[in-house]
Amino acid sequence: MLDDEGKASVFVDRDLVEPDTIIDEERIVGRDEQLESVVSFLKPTLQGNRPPNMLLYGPAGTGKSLIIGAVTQQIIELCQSKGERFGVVDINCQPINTLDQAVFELVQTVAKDIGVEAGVPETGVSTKRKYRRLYELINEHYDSVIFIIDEIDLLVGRQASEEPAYSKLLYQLSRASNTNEIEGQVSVAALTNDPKFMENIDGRAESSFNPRDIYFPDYDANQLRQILDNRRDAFRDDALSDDVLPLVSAFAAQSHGDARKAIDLFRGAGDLADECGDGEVREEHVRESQQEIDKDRSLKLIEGLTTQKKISLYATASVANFSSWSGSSVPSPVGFKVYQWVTDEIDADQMTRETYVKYVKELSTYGLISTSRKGRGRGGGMYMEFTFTGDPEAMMNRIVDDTRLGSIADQEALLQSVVNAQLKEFHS
Ligand SMILES: Nc1ncnc2c1ncn2[C@@H]1O[C@H](COP(=O)(O)OP(=O)(O)OP(=O)(O)O)[C@@H](O)[C@H]1O
Repeated sequence: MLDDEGKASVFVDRDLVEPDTIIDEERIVGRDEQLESVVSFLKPTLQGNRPPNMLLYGPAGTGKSLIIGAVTQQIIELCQSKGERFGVVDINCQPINTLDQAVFELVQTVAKDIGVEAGVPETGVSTKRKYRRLYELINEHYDSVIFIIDEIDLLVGRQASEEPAYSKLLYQLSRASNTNEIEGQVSVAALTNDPKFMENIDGRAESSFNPRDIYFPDYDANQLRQILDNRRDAFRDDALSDDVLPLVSAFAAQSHGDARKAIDLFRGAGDLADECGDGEVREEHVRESQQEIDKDRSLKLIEGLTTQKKISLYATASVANFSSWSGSSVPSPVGFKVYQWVTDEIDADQMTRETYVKYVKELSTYGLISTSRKGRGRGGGMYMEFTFTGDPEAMMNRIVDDTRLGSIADQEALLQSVVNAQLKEFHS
């Protein structure tokens, strides 16, 4: 196996360590009980009966998608051999905000599976019409269907006061066969990390969804090691040095038994070995890859912050990034002045200095920065000093990607001079 430049890759089957690949049953570790439950719940489909709805819950990376995916795949094949059409309609709610978008996503997923046009536009028509199109496609092309709604708890909808969007969706889908909107058998499987998910469901949705629960616990270090061991044939026979597998499982066990993290790290270490043209995966590749993953995680956290927190972080990071003073620590009075300048420039609300400091201090709980209290000398009072643990420029770039701070990024030279003027004033 050669890469783009003709060098030998450490991988022979990289797909095996891709997170979304549905692996064969013999590679699945420690999930016998869950497999058995899902199989027994879905068996009625094969006899033309209605299977129950299901709630698969447990921490991230514990095999929920894998198990439901593996079983439904088998059912598709068994149905095909009998000339029946079993539809698996699988969506992930993470990027979806509203009920309307979720229904559109379901339409698109079905249309893609059967190879036709969605037949409704994304905007400009009612959610009801999208439901109608969904049912129409399903009735035309499938004899029975399962909806798999991953990360269901994230489908909250826009208005906090209303019934959550996930509750409405579960209500509609789980009663679609009772109301004859879908002619064949329908089952809904909701996947969530939240053990209290059912507590927030509306009463009528709860009674029509009424799921059978399947719990997915964390993996221990041995299971993680076995999961990786079962995929070592993703790599060339001689491409893994002995310490790699134990080290990857040890790192993953520290991340609360998440198999996805273990597999990501395994693949990441291999990619790094390939990038370096090393021909073998070694301990240093694992360690470096783990550092990259940690860095990515903190950047992801930033995406979830409110606009005001992003502006506070952006102003603070710009001081650390553009400072021509020795060290890159940020005195809070300077950070606040720059924050005021930025809010003026983009015409955003301006918080008080206390709120600004509170927001930035909060970021230390995510490990993005560290804080310490400093004195300004006799009679000068106290202030906070912020120090970044990661690269402040990478944080700035991540923030401008998705907020209106973009216009500030075009004025980098000006921002730089504001930062240094404020630092000069502070230090004088
Ligand atoms: N028991 C297992 N044996 C082998 N591989 C596993 C096992 N459990 C999970 N994996 C692998 O770990 C990765 C994550 O698993 P999966 O997506 O099923 O987790 P999940 O519980 O659905 O997570 P999330 O809640 O984050 O969606 C996948 O690549 C999957 O193949």
